[in-house]
Amino acid sequence: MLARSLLSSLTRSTRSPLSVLHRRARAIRTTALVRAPATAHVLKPREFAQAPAPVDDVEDSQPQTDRSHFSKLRFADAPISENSKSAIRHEYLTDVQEATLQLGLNGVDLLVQAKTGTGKTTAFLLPAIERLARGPTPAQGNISILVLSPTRELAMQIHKEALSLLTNHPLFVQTVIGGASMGEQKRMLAKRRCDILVATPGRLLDLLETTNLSDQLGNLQTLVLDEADRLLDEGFMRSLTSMFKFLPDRKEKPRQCMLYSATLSKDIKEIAKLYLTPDHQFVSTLREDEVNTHQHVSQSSVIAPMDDILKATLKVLQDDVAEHGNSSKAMVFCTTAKGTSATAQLLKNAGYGSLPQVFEIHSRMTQGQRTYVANKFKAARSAILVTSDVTARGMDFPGVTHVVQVGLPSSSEQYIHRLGRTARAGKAGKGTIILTPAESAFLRTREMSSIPIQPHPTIDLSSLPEINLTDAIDQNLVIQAYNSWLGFNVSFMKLLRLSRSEFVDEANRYARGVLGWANKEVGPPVSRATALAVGLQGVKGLNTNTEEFSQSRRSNSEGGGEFGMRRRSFNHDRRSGWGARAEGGEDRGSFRPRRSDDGQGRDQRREGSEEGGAFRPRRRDDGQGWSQRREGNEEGSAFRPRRRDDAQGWTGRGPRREGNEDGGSFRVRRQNDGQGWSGDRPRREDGERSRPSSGQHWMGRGRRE
Ligand SMILES: Nc1ncnc2c1ncn2[C@@H]1O[C@H](COP(=O)(O)OP(=O)(O)OP(=O)(O)O)[C@@H](O)[C@H]1O
Repeated sequence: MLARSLLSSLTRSTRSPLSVLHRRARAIRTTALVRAPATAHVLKPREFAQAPAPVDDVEDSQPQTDRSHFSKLRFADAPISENSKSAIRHEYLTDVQEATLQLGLNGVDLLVQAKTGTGKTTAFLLPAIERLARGPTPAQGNISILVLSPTRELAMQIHKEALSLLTNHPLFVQTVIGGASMGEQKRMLAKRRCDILVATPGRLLDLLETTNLSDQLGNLQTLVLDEADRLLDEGFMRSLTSMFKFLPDRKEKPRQCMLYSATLSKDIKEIAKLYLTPDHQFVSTLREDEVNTHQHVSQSSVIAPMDDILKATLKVLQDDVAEHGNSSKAMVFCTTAKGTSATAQLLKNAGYGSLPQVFEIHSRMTQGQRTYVANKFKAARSAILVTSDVTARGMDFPGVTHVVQVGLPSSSEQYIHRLGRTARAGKAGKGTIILTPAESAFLRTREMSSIPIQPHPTIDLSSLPEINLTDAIDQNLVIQAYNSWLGFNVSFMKLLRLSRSEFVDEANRYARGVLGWANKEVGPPVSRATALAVGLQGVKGLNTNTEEFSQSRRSNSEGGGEFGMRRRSFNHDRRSGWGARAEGGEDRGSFRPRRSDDGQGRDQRREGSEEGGAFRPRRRDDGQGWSQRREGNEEGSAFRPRRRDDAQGWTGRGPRREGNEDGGSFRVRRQNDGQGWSGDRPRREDGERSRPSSGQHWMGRGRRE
């Protein structure tokens, strides 16, 4: 509290931004960093010779250290068929598997919350398969189980798990996801048996609209929403709503609906009720007072000045290698696709010889590249995956020893899901979040304050050579990553307690200190449209040199090579979709600020953003906390959460409805605490209220596909 009020008083002060930042840095407990003497040698960029290659097909060799999420029930004793038993390679059910098995077998609707990595996939697949297997085998052409996943990689992983559970059943699974050939998917659905369909929402809707898939779903028995809170969030709401129109009416053809996630906020639970029968069961394996992260995962925070962020990241990764040797396997989460690509390039150079092989994955890569990298990392005994949020949820990479989060996660939920990539199925793991002093405000938000994150012990940077950033990274990528950083972080300006000029200073420190932008006079260029979109036009220190910016985009689109520098054409954009444009760049003139890169391309784009300016960032409207503040436009009334006004979907705009279909009684729960819709736009430097920067006013200009 003291730090908070100190920060707010500092922000209100009229001192120069620099002195405010320095004072603020002192007021916040930063991680002690021991630096190298001035004579440290300079690491020259060089051809990147790969560190030890990953070992393919390595089983997860980490021992289980925590059995608190396992039940005492053996699969051998569970009320399931021999066909299923003989396919399962685990001995005991996890607690969520035990808690939901009988209910699932009874066909009850379920809303389930259980911690990350506790076996939710088997928990929903097994009863669904068993129920199906107990009846007469459906005629070919009927899809009995539909599983929706927010991401393509997760859909493929669920497919694999289903395949394994079906080993001894005469049932088949198919998967339809964006980024893969729709023609091939149509052919396979028409030709081959498909009892379980795993799908991402956008592609499913495409197929429903263009084929007779809805007929195949006419006898749907079970519908599962994995990562339900993500699927029920506004980004997916539109395609989910449209998709439901293709499914048979539940009153005529009853079906079971199961919603699973590790994180279910109060609001999401309310929304979820609209998809569930009134007698549905809510199952949570979390005790009421329990923190939603694993107790056996040590979590720490490194608070370091921007200039040291990269070095601190490098050192944390090196320490993991020192601790785990050739079993060290880390994931480094960054916020935007371009930022991910830049960080990967920098770590490859700076970590040369001291880190295992560095992979990168984000939405700017083709699906083929993403799948290749995901498989490589899965199979690797020791490697580093620098990743955007495309892998934050659900992905089960065996043996991850350390999750490192660099910069702000988009929400406390996202922090939990990212951290959940380690310490799965009772294994050990570690999490470190690396933030600047300004960003450390995230840790003091209400949602985060209950999560046991300890200050990281002193980090000794003295063994690190100076990193010659400028030569280590393509300068066009720096420009793109800088623009993405602005787009993503602008929504956090208020939380960070930064004025607009302080924010631009911070962005320029990121450009120079983290990305190695060489020009000391001006920061990397942004276009005027971007500056306007993020509400930073005319702010001192922002380089709105349109020509310079366009040049960088041209060079970028001509570049090939690295995954992160994919050549972009209109067709590419169509395929890569929203996710590919989500980082705050200006592709096709439709800048979209403030989305972390969990974009799955078309899947998300069609639901959220470009259809007549309908995209509205998610926001809870009671103005209480981090997750509410992060998504909204903080500058006045530019958006309204879309409300749901029937059992099926969201329409129109307006305050979020609290209840369900019981007579349309809307309750506006917001508090006018200065976070929200009723004004309180940040003042411009000249004292005028700024224009809404992320509202429909420019949102609507995006191309509709
Ligand atoms: N009963 C079990 N015993 C041991 N391991 C299990 C069991 N059930 C599942 N697992 C393994 O646990 C790991 C995590 O499972 P899964 O991916 O289903 O977790 P999850 O709860 O869905 O995680 P997330 O919340 O991240 O999506 C997988 O490697 C899976 O094979």
